[in-house]
Amino acid sequence: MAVLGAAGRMGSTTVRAVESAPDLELVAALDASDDLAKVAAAGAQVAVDFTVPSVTEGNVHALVDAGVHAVVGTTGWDDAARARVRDHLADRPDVGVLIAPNFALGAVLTMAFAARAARWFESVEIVELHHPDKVDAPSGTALHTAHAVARARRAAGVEASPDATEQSLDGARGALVDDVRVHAVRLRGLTAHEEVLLGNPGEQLTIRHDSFDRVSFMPGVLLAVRQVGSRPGLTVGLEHLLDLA
Ligand SMILES: NC(=O)C1=CN([C@@H]2O[C@H](COP(=O)(O)OP(=O)(O)OC[C@H]3O[C@@H](n4cnc5c(N)ncnc54)[C@H](OP(=O)(O)O)[C@@H]3O)[C@@H](O)[C@H]2O)C=CC1
Ligand SMILES: O=C(O)C1=N[C@H](C(=O)O)C[C@H](O)C1
Repeated sequence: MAVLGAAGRMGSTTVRAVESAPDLELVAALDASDDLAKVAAAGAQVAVDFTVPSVTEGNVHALVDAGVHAVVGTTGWDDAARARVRDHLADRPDVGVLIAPNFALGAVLTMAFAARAARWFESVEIVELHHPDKVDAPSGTALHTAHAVARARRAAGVEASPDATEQSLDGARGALVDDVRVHAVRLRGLTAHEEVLLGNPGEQLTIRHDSFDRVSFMPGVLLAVRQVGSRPGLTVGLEHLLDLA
């Protein structure tokens, strides 16, 4: 297998995890200066992408063309980009692409629990907290969570969270994602954290997940690497591999 973004925080952690896995062999580790053709030339069957939002879609299209299955952790994907990959995969029905905004088991469970709880509360807001070297905001996980929560509330006929605020300063109430407020904190010392706050008269439920170390993502990454070849087409979210969708 191959790792794209191998010199980065997630890429280097993935390289170590693959090297420790007896059933996997790392044949290519690419950084920003490397030609993507190295992946197929090295005989990789699966490539993991932990690069940057500006290049990840192009990488996936090139991998699909080369017949290499892709496991993508890089964030920055929107509906249009995912649709382009889905269209492209129609020409390569043998290839699997899995895009997951978060590979940590606890984060995937947080999203599933939040979606399950969302219909029972009047108010819901999301706070994501990350290290300050992160280039995107809000996090891919917070976007995925907001959409899952909003879908669950719509399906149950629940109204948007009440909010009488007249904002005197732009951004004071965070970003509105699919009717759900999302707030992004960037703080030295943090790794990756998310809180889903659910409120009713007289009570609050907080669902919180903390990744203290990037090793937290590795069991999910390795699970995806092992399964992506038997899941042709596009899969979005690790929940589909964990029976949580
Ligand atoms: N799904 C999940 O569970 C997780 C997802 N992420 C996401 O993963 C992504 C990477 O995060 P992180 O590792 O912290 O970021 P880093 O900035 O540490 O790593 C990104 C790496 O990609 C390299 N790179 C840039 N362009 C290319 C290219 N064309 N080909 C190969 N490598 C390239 C960068 O090189 P250079 O610095 O030289 O430009 C850098 O080494 C982010 O989108 C983040 O949100 C992070 C954690 C968990
Ligand atoms: O950049 C990060 O660090 C992380 N990115 C992902 C995201 O944007 O959701 C996953 C995790 O939160 C760590």
